[in-house]
Amino acid sequence: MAVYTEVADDEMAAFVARYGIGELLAAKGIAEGVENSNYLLHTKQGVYILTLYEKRVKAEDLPFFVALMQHLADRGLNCPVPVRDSRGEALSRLAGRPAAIVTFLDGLSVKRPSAVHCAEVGRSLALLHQAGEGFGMERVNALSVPGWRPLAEQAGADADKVSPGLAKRVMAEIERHERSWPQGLPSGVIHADLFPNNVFFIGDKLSGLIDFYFACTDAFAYDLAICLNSWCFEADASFNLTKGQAMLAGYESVRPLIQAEVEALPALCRGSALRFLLTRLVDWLNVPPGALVKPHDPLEYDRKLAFHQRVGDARDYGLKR
Ligand SMILES: Nc1ncnc2c1ncn2[C@@H]1O[C@H](COP(=O)(O)OP(=O)(O)O)[C@@H](O)[C@H]1O
Ligand SMILES: N[C@@H](CCOP(=O)(O)O)C(=O)O
Repeated sequence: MAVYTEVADDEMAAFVARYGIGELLAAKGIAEGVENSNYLLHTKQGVYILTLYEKRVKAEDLPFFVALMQHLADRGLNCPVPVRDSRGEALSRLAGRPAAIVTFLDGLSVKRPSAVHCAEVGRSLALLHQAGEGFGMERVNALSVPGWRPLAEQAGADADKVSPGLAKRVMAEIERHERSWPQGLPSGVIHADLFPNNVFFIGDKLSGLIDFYFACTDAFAYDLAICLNSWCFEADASFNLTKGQAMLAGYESVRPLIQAEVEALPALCRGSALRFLLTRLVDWLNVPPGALVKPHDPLEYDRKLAFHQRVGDARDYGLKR
């Protein structure tokens, strides 16, 4: 359960009262998530999500996230919309943390995605990339190549306690990407964390996208690589080509990839596996005492990385050209 910051009942009620969303009836810590503290709010007017932003979210980035959700929602994407308080502000502070209330989205995330789900995600990812056009703000991806070495250094030799030889394996990967990371690809707003837990479905139809707190300005194909990693592998770390095909076809039904993106896909998949291996590794080694959180397994991404190391070209992910 990801609740790092507890909020006293009277403090919570006074906070919610400023938003004109009706009297607070109940506030429950949410069991999912690892990054921020999330509460489900029931008020006399409806259901909302309260987020208290924790360690990895920098306060100066919050205006970007809030404006982005509003921009995407205004363009028809079903994502949370920030609720404004009586002064018109979406961002505030609660229990010593930056905080915001956003609208609640209906739908369920899938634990075992099918090829149909993968196709839906591919299509929605491309729609998100298109909807981001014209967004006036930029945010550098803090978790792209320059951010990886500091994470590896933070883990240090303790990485080998998680898996023998991991520290050396990780450093070799970082050096490879520092030398030859794909440049000049089509870029814009990317979600950068569109894992199954951040996508809602009603039946087989994708109904909404949440958790824009890693969103940034980066290569669209890198976002696709993140999704191939998080949606198209089986529990035994084998890549499911049918799911890969479905995701890529779904994406290209909206936004066809250019040749440079096709050629870059293996490096982007390999790099994005490393990125999640690194953040998971650091989190695994640094669970805050008393925090109600279950850290994700870093070795899941070590196994995915091993697959990418054997890949020849984008056809190995299911691209049919
Ligand atoms: N706008 C929303 N509508 C419905 N449920 C939400 C919304 N935002 C978050 N949640 C719920 O809270 C959980 C954690 O949210 P998430 O943003 O993924 O947390 P974190 O960024 O801390 O990992 C989600 O899995 C979902 O169940
Ligand atoms: N998706 C990341 C962790 C971030 O968690 P989220 O709940 O904010 O999506 C991972 O799986 O490592």
